[in-house]
Amino acid sequence: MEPNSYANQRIARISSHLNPPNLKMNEHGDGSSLTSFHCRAKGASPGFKVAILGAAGGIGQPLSMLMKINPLVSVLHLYDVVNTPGVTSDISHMDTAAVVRGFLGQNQLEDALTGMDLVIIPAGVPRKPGMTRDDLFNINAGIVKTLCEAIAKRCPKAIVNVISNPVNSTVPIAAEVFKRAGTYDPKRLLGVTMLDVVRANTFVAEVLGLDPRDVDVPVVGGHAGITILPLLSQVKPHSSFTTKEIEYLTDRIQNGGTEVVEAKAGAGSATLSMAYAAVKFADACLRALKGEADVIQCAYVDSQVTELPFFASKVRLGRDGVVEFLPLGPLSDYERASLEKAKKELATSVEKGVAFIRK
Ligand SMILES: NC(=O)c1ccc[n+]([C@@H]2O[C@H](COP(=O)([O-])OP(=O)(O)OC[C@H]3O[C@@H](n4cnc5c(N)ncnc54)[C@H](O)[C@@H]3O)[C@@H](O)[C@H]2O)c1
Ligand SMILES: O=C(O)C[C@H](O)C(=O)O
Repeated sequence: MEPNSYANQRIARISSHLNPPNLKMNEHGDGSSLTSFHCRAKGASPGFKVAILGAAGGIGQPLSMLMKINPLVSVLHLYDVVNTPGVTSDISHMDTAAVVRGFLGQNQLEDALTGMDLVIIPAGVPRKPGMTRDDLFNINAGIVKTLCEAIAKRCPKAIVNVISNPVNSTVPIAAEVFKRAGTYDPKRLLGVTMLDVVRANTFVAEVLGLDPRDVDVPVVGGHAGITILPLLSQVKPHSSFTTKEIEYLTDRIQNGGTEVVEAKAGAGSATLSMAYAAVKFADACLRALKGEADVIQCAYVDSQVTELPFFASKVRLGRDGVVEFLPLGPLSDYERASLEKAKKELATSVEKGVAFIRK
C-alpha cells in the first residue's frame, strides 16, 4: 500500500459525509473516522451550482447521476422529501469533480437552493395508464408552487427547468409564483419539452433510415397530446414524407409518453429517456450561461411567437436564459391546422395554471 493510500481511502469514504448535519452518517460507528475538520480543503472547481428538486425519484436519480458527470457542474444539490441520504451517498462516490450535497424534507429546501445557478424540477407524481397529464394537476400544482416560492427567496436569478407535469400548466404556475414574489424574469423560466424533440429525432430517423444524431426535428406548441406539434416540414436534413408517414410520425411523437406509460403498466412514466433529455437540456443551459454562442433548443416559455402567453418553440439561450425567439418558419397546411387545435388546448391549460395561483 502506498504511504498515503490509507489516509486517501479514509478521506474518500468520508466525502459523502461532507453534507448538512442531518446527513452526517458514520457507517463505521467506531468513532475513529476522519471528520471534515481533518480534510484538506479542496480548491473550488470552476463551474455552476445546480439543484435537483425531486432528486430521489424515477427521473431524479438518473438525472442526478448524469449531472454529477457533467464537467460544467461544480456543486450538485439533491433535494427530495424522501430518500436523499441514500441517493446522495451513492452518487457522491463517483470520481467526478462536482461536490454533491443532499437535502431532505421541507425544512432543508431553502438551504438546498441558496446560491444556485440552475434549478431542475422533476418533483411530482407521474401518470398511470388511462390518465392524462392534466390528471396530475391537483397534486403537482401545489408541489411546484411550494418549490418555486423557495426558489424566489433563495436563488431568484437561477435558471429554472420545469419537468413536472402538466408542463403546460406548471410553467404558468411557476411564473405566477415568481410574479407574486417580485422576482419574475421570463427569460429564466423554461418548461422542458426536450423529450418530445428526442423522441421526434428518434422516430423520424427510424423512418428515414438515418442515425438519430444526424436528425433535427423542431417540436413546438406544448407538452401534452395534440399540443405537441412536430414540424416535419422543417426536418434537417431536409426530407419529404408521404401523408401516411406524416400521420404516423405525428401520432407517435404526440403519444410517445402514453406509449411508455402503457408499457410500464402502472409503474410510472418515462424516466430514463427523460433523464437523458433533461441532461441534454440542462447542459445546453449551462453552456449558454458560460457564454457559448449559438445554443438553440426548443422549450416551453413565456413567448412572443404566437398570441399565447406560453408556447414551446426554438429559442436561443445565452448568459441570461432565453435571449431570442426564433420564428416558427413556414408551416405546411397540415401543421397550420394542427397548430390551431393545439392553441385552443394550450390556452385552457395556461389559464388553469394562472388561476391556481390567482384564485
Ligand atoms: N416534461 C417531461 O417531458 C416529463 C417526462 C417524464 C415525466 N415528467 C413528469 O415528471 C414528474 C416526475 O416523474 P417521476 O417518474 O420521476 O416520478 P417519481 O414518482 O418516480 O418521482 C418523483 C419524486 O418527486 C418527489 N417529490 C414529491 N413531492 C415532492 C416535493 N414536495 N418536493 C420535492 N420532491 C417531491 C418524490 O418523493 C419522488 O422522489 C412527473 O410529474 C412526470 O409526469 C415530465
Ligand atoms: O407521458 C407522461 O406522463 C410523462 C412525460 O410527459 C412523457 O412525455 O413521457
